[in-house]
Amino acid sequence: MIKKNKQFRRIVITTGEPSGIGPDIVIMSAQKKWPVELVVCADPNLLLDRAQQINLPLKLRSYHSKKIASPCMPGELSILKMLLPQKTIPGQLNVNNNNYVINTLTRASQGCLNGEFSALVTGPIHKAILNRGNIAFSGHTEFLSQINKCETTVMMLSNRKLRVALATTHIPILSVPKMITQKSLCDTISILAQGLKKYFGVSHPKIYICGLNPHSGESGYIGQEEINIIIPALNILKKNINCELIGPLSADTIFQKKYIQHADVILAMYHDQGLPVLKYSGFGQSVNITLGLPFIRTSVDHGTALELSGKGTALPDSMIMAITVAIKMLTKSSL
Ligand SMILES: NC(=O)c1ccc[n+]([C@@H]2O[C@H](COP(=O)([O-])OP(=O)(O)OC[C@H]3O[C@@H](n4cnc5c(N)ncnc54)[C@H](O)[C@@H]3O)[C@@H](O)[C@H]2O)c1
Ligand SMILES: N[C@H](C(=O)O)[C@H](O)COP(=O)(O)O
Repeated sequence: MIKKNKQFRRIVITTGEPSGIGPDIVIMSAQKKWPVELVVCADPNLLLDRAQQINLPLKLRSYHSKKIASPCMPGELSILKMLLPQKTIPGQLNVNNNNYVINTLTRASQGCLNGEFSALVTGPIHKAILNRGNIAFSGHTEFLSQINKCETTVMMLSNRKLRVALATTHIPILSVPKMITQKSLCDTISILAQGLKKYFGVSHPKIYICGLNPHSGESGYIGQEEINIIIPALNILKKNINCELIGPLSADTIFQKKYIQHADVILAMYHDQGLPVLKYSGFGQSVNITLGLPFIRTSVDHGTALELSGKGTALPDSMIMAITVAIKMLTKSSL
């Protein structure tokens, strides 16, 4: 077991798909001073080449787990070396680099578990290229849950105006109704409430819950899931957890000011019920958080944007926010 450094923290960052904008936005985010050591698990040549392509200074210093953590200066990152099998061309996916992507994520996750790192921040991954190379991968959330043996985790995205969590994540729309059960909802809402208390200082979370069907099922005339699953799950939870649960409310009207201003989070039943609203209210200014893992994990709110890679035009705001929120979460959780 590696001793946790009490003075400065180390955050591990994965840059995700090497031909995407992940490396660019990490290098851009490193141009400012951070109160923690940022350790990037990546190929050093990928980062140095990309820094040159986007015309930014970058100095890499070797990461040593036994050295005392110290904050990186602007333009500097610590590097936990992983080698790419093939040189990356910005914007060009290469199935031969898939294992590299998975290995960086696995190594970073292990480092969080064993106490080397205080949090994991991830850059965007391209799900299709991994699957094309026969790696079943539907998202970081599912992958990290699986390798850390977590039965339930919760995806929550947050920006200055809104927090949205999801009852189901990356599954086909056809599978959504059968994946929402009383147990899955009870587990999801319990993790959500615990996460808000532990990391965000919300002592009595107010959680607004969407219905699944149009008009929340219209008293059972447009779908039965509200009556058979969502309402009974909320009734069980109301007796057992210390938080306020409001719903199910129609998803088409739940995102209005009078609810949002009181809600600590809105729970959507599926990906595209909640995330379009969240991203409309602040795409590029939001952070993706996984609750329920044995460590803090944050990420960007956007994808690989292959067409912007290596050009210097990708915006780093969401990556900066992901690092900032990880630091805030670890400060709160250790209070
Ligand atoms: N955190 C993640 O790992 C993550 C998140 C979302 C999507 N993805 C994956 O990324 C891949 C591409 O997805 P997509 O095309 O739907 O979404 P995308 O976010 O990559 O791109 C959508 C649009 O937003 C723009 N954009 C995205 N990030 C930007 C940034 N930082 N600065 C400026 N403009 C930006 C793009 O140019 C494009 O017009 C998919 O494989 C998807 O699954 C990964
Ligand atoms: N659902 C996320 C989004 O739309 O931003 C994204 O696909 C990333 O999810 P993971 O963190 O599970 O990779």
